Amino acid sequence: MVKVNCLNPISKVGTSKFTDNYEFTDNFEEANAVLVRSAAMHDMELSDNLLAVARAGAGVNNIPLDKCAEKGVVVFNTPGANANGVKELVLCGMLLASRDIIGGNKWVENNKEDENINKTMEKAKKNFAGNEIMGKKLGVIGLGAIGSLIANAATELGMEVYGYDPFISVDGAWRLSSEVKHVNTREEIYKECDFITVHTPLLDDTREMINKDTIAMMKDGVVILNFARDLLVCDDDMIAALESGKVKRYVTDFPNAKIAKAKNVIATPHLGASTEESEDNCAVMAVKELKDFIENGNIINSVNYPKCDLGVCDKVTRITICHKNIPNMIGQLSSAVAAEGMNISDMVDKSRGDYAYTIMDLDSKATAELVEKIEAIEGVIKVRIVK
Ligand SMILES: NC(=O)C1=CN([C@@H]2O[C@H](COP(=O)(O)OP(=O)(O)OC[C@H]3O[C@@H](n4cnc5c(N)ncnc54)[C@H](O)[C@@H]3O)[C@@H](O)[C@H]2O)C=CC1
Ligand SMILES: O=C(O)CCC(=O)C(=O)O
Repeated sequence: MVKVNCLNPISKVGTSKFTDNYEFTDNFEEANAVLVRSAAMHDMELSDNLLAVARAGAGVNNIPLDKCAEKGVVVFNTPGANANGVKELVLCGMLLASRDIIGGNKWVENNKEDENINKTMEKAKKNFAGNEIMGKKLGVIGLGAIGSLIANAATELGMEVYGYDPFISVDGAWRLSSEVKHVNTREEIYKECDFITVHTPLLDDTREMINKDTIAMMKDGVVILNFARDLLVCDDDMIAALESGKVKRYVTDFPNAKIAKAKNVIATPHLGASTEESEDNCAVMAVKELKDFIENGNIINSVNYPKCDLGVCDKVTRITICHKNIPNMIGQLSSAVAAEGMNISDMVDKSRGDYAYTIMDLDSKATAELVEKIEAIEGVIKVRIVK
């Protein structure tokens, strides 16, 4: 029985796809597979039972990727599965920042007992007037699943869109509307745009990319949207820019104690992916990835091990090996199999950074001796008999 632990509530549309060979446990220590959304895993002890973690979502900064790789724990995410949910909230954020919809709505709430509200509102409404987004320049930093959807949608709304992503994937580039102006530096976006939205992962390179120096390059009255991660923006510098009016509005899905109190902030409590559709999509994809890994040893959409897929095993045995990406590993693995008098009928070995992964199909049943021999090879992290 494969034990699955959910560190956050996960949509039943996904979890119902586990078959009778799987059972849920509340005990993280005994779990073979973990499903997680935003729960912080950095301080959690990883037990030897753990084979895989699936993040039902995109961002993986809550998961210790290297610590997992070092223990042979494969971490997955669900690329694109919640992108439309975030896109819609970002478009909403742009509209909320352009016109004082929130102020107007509060006014109606405060005046709801006024019998003549339909008349008094005609005088009050001038306080909530704003601008249209059509014709304005939008800069999108990060043109992945979310950024590219926003860029394309904004062109449809009549915005002039600038996109920046030095690592854009081939698929990402194909997805992008030809209306989006591709720029080669963030500075071009900072200098040119009326709205700037960030959609990169939180990495060393992107941490606090919005700070006093980059804000200084921007137009007066710029609107900044952050539906990616809190630490992409320097809070103190943002608060100063909001105070001075340099930044007209900061729309963020990641308020903290400082930002929630700041002037001209429009904040939501990390709601980007909180739609039924996104939650279902992420859960279904995460469960599919976990099942394919547990049942076939295949790795699709991992963020700490390479993509490695040998389909469904139709041979006698399949074993998988998580190992360090060092010389002569394949030679040593095949020698260990040959020394047991066994034949490899199919094999794939892929690497990613410091780690690598091998799937081997054998014509005869894997033995405990074979597993021991492979485990004894320097650089081997985890050996698993899948079938
Ligand atoms: N508010 C919410 O609920 C959600 C927030 N997110 C956040 O949004 C981020 C992006 O999500 P997706 O678009 O699905 O991820 P993605 O992986 O499809 O796209 C990220 C893009 O950022 C680009 N990138 C990386 N470093 C960059 C840099 N230095 N400058 C410019 N571009 C860079 C990559 O090349 C990639 O195209 C996630 O990492 C996560 O932090 C994601 C989903 C929901
Ligand atoms: O699961 C969630 O609600 C958070 C989504 C998110 O931030 C992500 O996918 O990166």
